[in-house]
Amino acid sequence: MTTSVPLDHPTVTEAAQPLLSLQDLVKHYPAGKGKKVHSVDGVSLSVRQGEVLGLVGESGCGKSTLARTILRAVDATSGHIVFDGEDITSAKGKRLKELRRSMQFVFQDPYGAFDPKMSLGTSLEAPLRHHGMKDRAQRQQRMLEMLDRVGIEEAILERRPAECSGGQLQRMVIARALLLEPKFLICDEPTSALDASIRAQILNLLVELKDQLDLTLVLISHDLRVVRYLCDRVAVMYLGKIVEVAPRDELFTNPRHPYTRVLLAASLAEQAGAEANAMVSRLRGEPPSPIDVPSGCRFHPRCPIAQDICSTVVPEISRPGQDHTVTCHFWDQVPHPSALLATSTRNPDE
Ligand SMILES: Nc1ncnc2c1ncn2[C@@H]1O[C@H](COP(=O)(O)OP(=O)(O)OP(=O)(O)O)[C@@H](O)[C@H]1O
Repeated sequence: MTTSVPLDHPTVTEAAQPLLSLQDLVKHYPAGKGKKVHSVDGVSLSVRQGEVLGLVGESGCGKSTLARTILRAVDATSGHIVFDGEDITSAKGKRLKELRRSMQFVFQDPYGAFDPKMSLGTSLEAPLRHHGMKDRAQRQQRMLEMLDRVGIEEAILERRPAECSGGQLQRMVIARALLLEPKFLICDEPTSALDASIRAQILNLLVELKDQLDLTLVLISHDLRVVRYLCDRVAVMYLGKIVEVAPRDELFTNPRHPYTRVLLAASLAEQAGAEANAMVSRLRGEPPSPIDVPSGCRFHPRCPIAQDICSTVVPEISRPGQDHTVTCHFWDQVPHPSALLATSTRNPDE
């Protein structure tokens, strides 16, 4: 049975306490001529203490902007960010600096993460200096502890980024993020720039560190296999909005939003070397511009099951299952991802 609830994707009622709560968070950028880019457009979502929350969606749907807004790298246009019980939306000065210890970012591109002219030791030491660790021996000790945790030899501190592999650099990025003992980490495509052979090592390292250090993680990824492997819950984003949130297994076995289903079907097709049918192929077109967002449900121009109401009425939140929320008028009528695959299998040599 569908139960409409007043707020977007309220997950706070479930088991663990939220470490982070977003309430109707908006980030718009000016786009000239009085228009704006609706990069993040009313996101309400919680991240629970100790969980790994996956954030998925096509390129340009607002995942990185959401991350940057949460971490206060950019100011929110409106809405609220509540971290560890405190509204940090407008935190400034000393308080903001303190917050930056607790919330860290692991970047997508380890090759661009460090100053190419500096030794990695100097780069790694910088945040400790910046946050007032005056004693050199203490800084050295903290750096060595972190290198040990990420499985890197001390000698790397003398090297410059160009002398290291992508995997080593990504371990250093993780070490730097953890130096200040954060509670919360956002990892934005942490393995997409790496060779396939070392991706699993980095992902396993993140899981180990999360358990050892009692971290809470948001993992942004295009790769649904990575999300399935690592995450406790998954939030699906489309054109600035969260359209579905569910526990990992529920999302992968019983997705309800047509967008989630088509994303999963496309991923299944890729893995199986199978042809996707017309519905999936339709999604392969570009998403609409976040400047001129479609009326009603934003997904309706690309949705395989859209009806008239979808272009005029914004869908409310429905709860198809415990801890599972979705914004779709017809969430109970969407074909399952496996039904979206054609039966023929592509010749891999084609
Ligand atoms: N500083 C900015 N000024 C104007 N528009 C921006 C700015 N940053 C992001 N955008 C726009 O906001 C939208 C969302 O971008 P964002 O990078 O958050 O998406 P994404 O889902 O992280 O994409 P990707 O997976 O490719 O990193 C895009 O249309 C992007 O062009």
